[in-house]
Amino acid sequence: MAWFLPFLQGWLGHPTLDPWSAHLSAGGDALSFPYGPVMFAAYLPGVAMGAGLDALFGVEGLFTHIGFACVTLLFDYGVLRLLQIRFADFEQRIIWLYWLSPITLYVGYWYGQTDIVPVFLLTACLITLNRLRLGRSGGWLGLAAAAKLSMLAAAPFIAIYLWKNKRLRPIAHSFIRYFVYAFGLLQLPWLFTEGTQVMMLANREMAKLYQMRLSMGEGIYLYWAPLAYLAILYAVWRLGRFNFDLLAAAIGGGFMVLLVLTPASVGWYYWTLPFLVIHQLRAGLTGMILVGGFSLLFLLLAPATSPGANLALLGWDLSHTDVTLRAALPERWLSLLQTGLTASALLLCWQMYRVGITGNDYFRLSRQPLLLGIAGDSGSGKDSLAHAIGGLFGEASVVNVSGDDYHLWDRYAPMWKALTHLNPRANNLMAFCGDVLKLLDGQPIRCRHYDHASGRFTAPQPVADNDVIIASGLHALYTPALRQRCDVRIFLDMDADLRRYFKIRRDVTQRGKGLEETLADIARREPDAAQYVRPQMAHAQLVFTLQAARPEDVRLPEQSAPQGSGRRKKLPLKLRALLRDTLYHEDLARILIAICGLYIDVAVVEDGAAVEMRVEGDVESEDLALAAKMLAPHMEEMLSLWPNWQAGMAGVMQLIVLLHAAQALAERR
Ligand SMILES: Nc1ncnc2c1ncn2[C@@H]1O[C@H](COP(=O)(O)OP(=O)(O)O)[C@@H](O)[C@H]1O
Ligand SMILES: O=C(COP(=O)(O)O)[C@H](O)[C@H](O)COP(=O)(O)O
Repeated sequence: MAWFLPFLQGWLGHPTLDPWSAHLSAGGDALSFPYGPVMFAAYLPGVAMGAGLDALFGVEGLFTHIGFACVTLLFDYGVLRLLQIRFADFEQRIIWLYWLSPITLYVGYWYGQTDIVPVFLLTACLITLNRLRLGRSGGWLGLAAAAKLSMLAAAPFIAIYLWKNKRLRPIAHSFIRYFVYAFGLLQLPWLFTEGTQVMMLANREMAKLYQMRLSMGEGIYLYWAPLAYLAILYAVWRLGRFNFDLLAAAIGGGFMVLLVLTPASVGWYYWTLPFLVIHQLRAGLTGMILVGGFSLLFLLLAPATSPGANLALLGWDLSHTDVTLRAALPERWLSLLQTGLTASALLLCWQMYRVGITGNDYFRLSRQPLLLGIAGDSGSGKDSLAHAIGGLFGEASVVNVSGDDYHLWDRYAPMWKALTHLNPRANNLMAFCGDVLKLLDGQPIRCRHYDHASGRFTAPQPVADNDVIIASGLHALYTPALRQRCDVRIFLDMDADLRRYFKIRRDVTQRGKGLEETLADIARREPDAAQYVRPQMAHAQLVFTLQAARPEDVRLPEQSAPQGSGRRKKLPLKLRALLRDTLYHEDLARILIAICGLYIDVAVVEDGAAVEMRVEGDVESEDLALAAKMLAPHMEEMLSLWPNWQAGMAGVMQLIVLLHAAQALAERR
């Protein structure tokens, strides 16, 4: 504070548009205020009011100091509230972890550092980013950088987050636009003035980044802090898609590395505070113990490495305690304290990596896409379910590989007289399996497409891997090599009458087939369905059996198959879901009843190895979206910005698949 007040008071005495250059011209110290216009604007009102009260009451500096401290307290409270809003379940705990943190108290009130202002602005940036307010978030980052340039250290991490997050990439422009507006308008006018160049860009704080170095000979050095920072950035880039928790862990880790590899000013420790709070909320007691040790070592070392407060009120000038303590303490103590502090910071970095990153579902997803396998007979709803799941995750994040594209021949080949499509020998299952596994391993493939409208194949097209891979088809769970890699294995065992109803309606209206031809097709394929398709049911974790709520709706007199013309009547459906290896079925049943208003009957089957859930009733898509938020809140960030929840039993199947995917990700190691 002793540095900053003269700068602000000097401006009050001689207002100017360029306080920094004016300060230097008046012979002021270049270290007085190495901050940007936003920091200046943040503290000026408090100091100005304090100066006015000093003059009014004829005291020297009393209210000015109080005014300065009140601004710190205001922004400090702001950080507290932002953290409490984001982590509403931990409001009380955050008071202890943040507001009563030794680092907060020492840096903000004893040492009088001003970093709380840019830290508040950066925290606001991250919270609004998490709430998908990208424009506001960009503006907050611009303000943070215009308060203290070093906040730009967070910008590359945010840029990677926006780029890697396919659901945010299309709207990232609003973040960039408002960042440029805020930083450009507030910092650029001063960025090239002599004052800014000397006081902000060339100040000794920046030089600290280069103090830890390794000589490469001939006056060339390897700088550890920039090297480690770039290494973390690269590691984050390699993460693939990552969510807010990973972003917070990455930025926190980046800041911690700068602390560890530089003789950091005490103000820099402030930057890590919000991230240390988030880490402690996630890591629990072990995180609190580590952060407690880190804070204690900081508290033991800081008074000997940084000047204390000048408590003019009490006539205590402790601004030289560091000199006194250095002289009193054996030199090795300070180095041992520094070593301990660095060691605790490295341990924290490791724990933040382990808890915040490797323990994160997103991290597991980024190492390997989510693979869903959907098998079932023709017309059982595979494409419909695949499309519905794609609507949840967002088409930009999903790649669908259809078994139909691996038929050996097109519709007009004579071979179909000898084999049906359901016979594995009529399909290139090795290529189907190989291509899916290539995508799973992050390799692109080239794949042709079977056009059911024309009955012909298109030319092969490149297909890239993605966050979610859906392998659907008559034989999706047929090959062990493929089904063993599936995170979720689904079999659609639609009720025969309903399937016949849907298949006739589809093939007649969309595939140009005749009624008789379709009926003959169904009959002809039955032996192969029994031999090659239905046995896959045993390998599925989820078996969905859709049935007509009113069987009479689908008992067609053959001559009156559903026609394509006119409105499709909406068939009331009910669902039987066989759930194997599930941990969520009790919560699911409870929510489907309480939130979705469905009739649920649950029975344990297969000698206790599975649960059969019967679902009846109507449910709106909004209720299913709410149910997903309640049952798998952490999956929300994996979904599209506007997940397309379907109503009815299709939406219930979406929900169950999502829950099983969440369970599968959590079980990944
Ligand atoms: N959950 C569902 N609710 C209503 N209609 C469905 C549902 N699933 C499938 N259908 C209908 O059944 C027909 C066949 O579905 P489709 O997804 O093409 O099956 P597959 O891909 O297994 O051959 C389609 O006309 C589709 O509209
Ligand atoms: O049965 C299937 C699988 O498709 P689905 O599971 O989607 O019914 C064959 O692909 C079609 O019958 C052949 O195509 P087409 O009949 O168009 O020639």
